[in-house]
Amino acid sequence: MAVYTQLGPQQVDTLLAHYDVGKLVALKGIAEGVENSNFFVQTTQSRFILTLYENRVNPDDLPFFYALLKHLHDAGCKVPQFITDRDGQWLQTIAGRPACLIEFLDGVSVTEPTEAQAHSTGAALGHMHQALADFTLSRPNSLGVSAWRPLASRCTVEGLESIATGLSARVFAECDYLEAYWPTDLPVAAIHADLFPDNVLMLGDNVSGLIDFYFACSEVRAYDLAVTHSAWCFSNDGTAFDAEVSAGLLSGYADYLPLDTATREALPILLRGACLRFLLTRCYDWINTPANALVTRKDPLAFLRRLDFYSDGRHVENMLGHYT
Ligand SMILES: Nc1ncnc2c1ncn2[C@@H]1O[C@H](COP(=O)(O)OP(=O)(O)O)[C@@H](O)[C@H]1O
Ligand SMILES: N[C@@H](CCOP(=O)(O)O)C(=O)O
Repeated sequence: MAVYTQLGPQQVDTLLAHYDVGKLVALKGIAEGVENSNFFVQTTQSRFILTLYENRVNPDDLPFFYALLKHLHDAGCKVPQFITDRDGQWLQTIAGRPACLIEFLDGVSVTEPTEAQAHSTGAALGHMHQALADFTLSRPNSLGVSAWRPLASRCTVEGLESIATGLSARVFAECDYLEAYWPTDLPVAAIHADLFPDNVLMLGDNVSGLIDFYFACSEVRAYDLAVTHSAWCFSNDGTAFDAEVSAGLLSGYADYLPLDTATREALPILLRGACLRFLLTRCYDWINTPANALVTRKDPLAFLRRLDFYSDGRHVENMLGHYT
């Protein structure tokens, strides 16, 4: 569930009075998501998402997210717009929280993507990366390679071992490896950094929206492809790799940005990095979220299994064979 702050219609009416968007007709908390409180808002004119930023989003980062989405929208990417009120303000306060009214995009997120849907997602990612080539704002990645060892330490050896025997040694060995080989010569740009299937809206085989940019940051651009690949190309538990979905995703991306030699050479490391990032954040949440909390904890081992897969160089070679 992701409604941490409750809102009544009166509060939303008062907020909407600042906008030219009509009167409130329906208000509903949205169960999906983990970071913020999200509400579906229907007015006499249109539909919106009302997001209240909870503790995991730093309000100081909101201007970066606003500018990023505006830049992408202006470049023709399918991303939601922050709505401005009559005074040109897009950031409000409601129930003591920073809040934004956001364009509602049609579509549903898929749980078992097809090759065609993966192709459309790869293309949307490539289009986004192309559009961000001239985006000048930056935001450090607080979950980048230098953050993984401290995060592993915060999980503690006992915590990691409580999830799986031997996990602690594996995680620290992976930190050693990735710190030594992380690429430093690839283009760095603004990236989404969390393009899981639940953050892509689809209508049929086509992407209708990319949402949830709250991990967006400046990073090695191809790392975004690695994150998306790791999220899309396996069964949810990470036991089964889907070669067709992988081929679809990579070819959609390559329609916009070529998988050049430097990118292909770095991908095995970037893919392992993506797995370690989600393995660690899930471990941290697993250890620190009470089992009876309202938020559902995600399985860390689903990303250890993906890490095992990518650590076998032959798998990545096969995946990229077509592009060499
Ligand atoms: N602009 C949007 N248009 C349509 N639905 C949206 C939009 N933004 C969010 N949602 C819905 O709200 C859910 C949670 O949003 P998300 O940004 O992923 O939350 P969180 O940041 O808490 O993870 C999404 O899964 C989607 O169903
Ligand atoms: N995608 C991450 C968790 C972040 O959740 P989101 O709802 O903000 O996308 C994971 O699967 O570990």
